[in-house]
Amino acid sequence: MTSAISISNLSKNYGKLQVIDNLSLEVPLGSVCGFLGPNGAGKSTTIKILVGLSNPTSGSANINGVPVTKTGLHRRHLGYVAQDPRFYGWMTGREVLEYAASYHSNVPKSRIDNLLERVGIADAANRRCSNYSGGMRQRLGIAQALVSKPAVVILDEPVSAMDPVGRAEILELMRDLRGETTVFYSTHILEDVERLSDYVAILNRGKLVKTAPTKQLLGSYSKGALKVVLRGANNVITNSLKQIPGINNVTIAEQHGDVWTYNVQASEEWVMQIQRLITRFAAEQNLTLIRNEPLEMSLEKIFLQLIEA
Ligand SMILES: Nc1ncnc2c1ncn2[C@@H]1O[C@H](COP(=O)(O)OP(=O)(O)OP(=O)(O)O)[C@@H](O)[C@H]1O
Repeated sequence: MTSAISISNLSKNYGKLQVIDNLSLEVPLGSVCGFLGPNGAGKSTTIKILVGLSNPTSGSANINGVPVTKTGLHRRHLGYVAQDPRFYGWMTGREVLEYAASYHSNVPKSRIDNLLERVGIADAANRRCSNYSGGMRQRLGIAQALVSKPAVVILDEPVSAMDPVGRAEILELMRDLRGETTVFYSTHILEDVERLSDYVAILNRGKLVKTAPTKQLLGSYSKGALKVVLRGANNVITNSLKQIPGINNVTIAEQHGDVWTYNVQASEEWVMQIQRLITRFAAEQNLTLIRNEPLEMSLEKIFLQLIEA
């Protein structure tokens, strides 16, 4: 088995409205997978089906090889954090975790201490969680999801209630979980996905528009753009660079003394040849070629292209 989450031809209708449309998706074991899509794309609906809070109209899904069913057997393999997690307000954070642990065998007390520390709420562990802020509830939710050391953790917009510091801490925690569990999370913050996720899955109007390893997706959209950094450059060199056959456009991205960074645009099919010509050009002009590589597009730009297509 190589998939932690396997979704097959999943559809969901609310009356006449089809919100998930024949979705199939494999989330590789051990990966951190960002689940993206504009508002209303169907991310939360998919997540609710995966955790057993909603039934699909048709199709199926497996978590860690166990079919998602009403009986909820798959939940043994699953930790889940809702978009705005809520707890019994009269319980302290520690009691919430102890209560969650009581549903599983052999959760040592040290694990609860460790989780409280790990999500950054150890200081508030003995306070009633009715007094917790949205960000603190989110952290407690993550700790609760991890109590049973699940094979898969699903988080619905885990950093939406966080301030920038808290967001960075939670991202660090999610990064830390790599190798320990599979993380599948929905978000609108594409910059985080770009930094954190090995995989992305993009949903639009209930349909999967793209799933790929993040690096592969970013690499595949360079579309003939190159980043070239030359030491010893000047305006004359810039003009000569523009004359290289096959180069359509050259813009100066940065300039520090005689180290100039260029964005070079060529036809996609000529990129490798252009890279070779630039290497030769630098040698002929006695320049130091510091960089000569495809310019990756940001995930945000790729996302917008895919969604608007
Ligand atoms: N219980 C429901 N009854 C009817 N329609 C619903 C219900 N729940 C969700 N929807 C609709 O399903 C669609 C998908 O909603 P969903 O919450 O899954 O999107 P999302 O991608 O999570 O959006 P967001 O990023 O805004 O959280 C929306 O059109 C929403 O209005």
